[in-house]
Amino acid sequence: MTAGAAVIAAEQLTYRYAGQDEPALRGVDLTLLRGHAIGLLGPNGSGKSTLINLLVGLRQPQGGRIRREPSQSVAWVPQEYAFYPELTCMENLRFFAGMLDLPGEEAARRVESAVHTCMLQEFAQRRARHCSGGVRRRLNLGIALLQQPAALLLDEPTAGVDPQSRAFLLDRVRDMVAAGTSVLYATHYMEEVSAVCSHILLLDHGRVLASGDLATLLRGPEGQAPFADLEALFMHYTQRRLRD
Ligand SMILES: Nc1ncnc2c1ncn2[C@@H]1O[C@H](COP(=O)(O)OP(=O)(O)OP(=O)(O)O)[C@@H](O)[C@H]1O
Repeated sequence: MTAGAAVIAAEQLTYRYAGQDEPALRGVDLTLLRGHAIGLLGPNGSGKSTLINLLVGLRQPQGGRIRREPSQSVAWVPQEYAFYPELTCMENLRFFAGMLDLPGEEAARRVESAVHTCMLQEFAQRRARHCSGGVRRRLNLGIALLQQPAALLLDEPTAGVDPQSRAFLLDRVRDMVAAGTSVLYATHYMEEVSAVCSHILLLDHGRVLASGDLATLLRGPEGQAPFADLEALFMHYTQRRLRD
């Protein structure tokens, strides 16, 4: 695949949950290019998780379409912990590597690489349920990395972690972007988007309010002063703070 090609392209996605009057997504477009990192920002309930669920195929769009480059694997780091709490970190990694149907040596190499990248050496033999929030988040990421994905979709990957683990996770995601992995990064934290993402997609009430290159968007609409920061940009488009 050439640089700049779309790993995932979604057009006009719509989705309404059964029993809900309001749609969760109303015509969302998204193009994730190779090596780009898009920060997916929006207030609570704006549709971020629904969008990710559609992109990973957990739910089917009711309108619009999603195109994925078939040769490119897409991994998902869900908001919830996605491992067996009664297994150790190492057992979880070996189990999920085993599911990838790789030759044994390659599976073992990927497990080692995930342990190393997510700094799980010290916790390898500890049951996941006995690990701290930060270590569990690192394990969640490590399991996704076993796929050596071309694209990584992260849903609030730093929720409930200590500051060191948060900084560590951000550094790892930055390394992956630098190495050419495409990233979609849903979060409530503006500073994480500023640290990791070149682009943003701003959602509210299931609609895209702004999307594109972050530096360009920060310059503000023509004829107006630039936004002081991402928070000011967010307030301009949503008329509210991220945590309202
Ligand atoms: N399983 C579900 N059944 C019914 N409605 C749902 C379901 N999941 C989400 N919704 C509704 O769909 C809308 C979008 O929710 P979604 O979880 O995608 O938003 P979000 O931006 O990820 O929110 P948060 O930041 O709180 O995680 C909300 O109004 C939510 O109440």
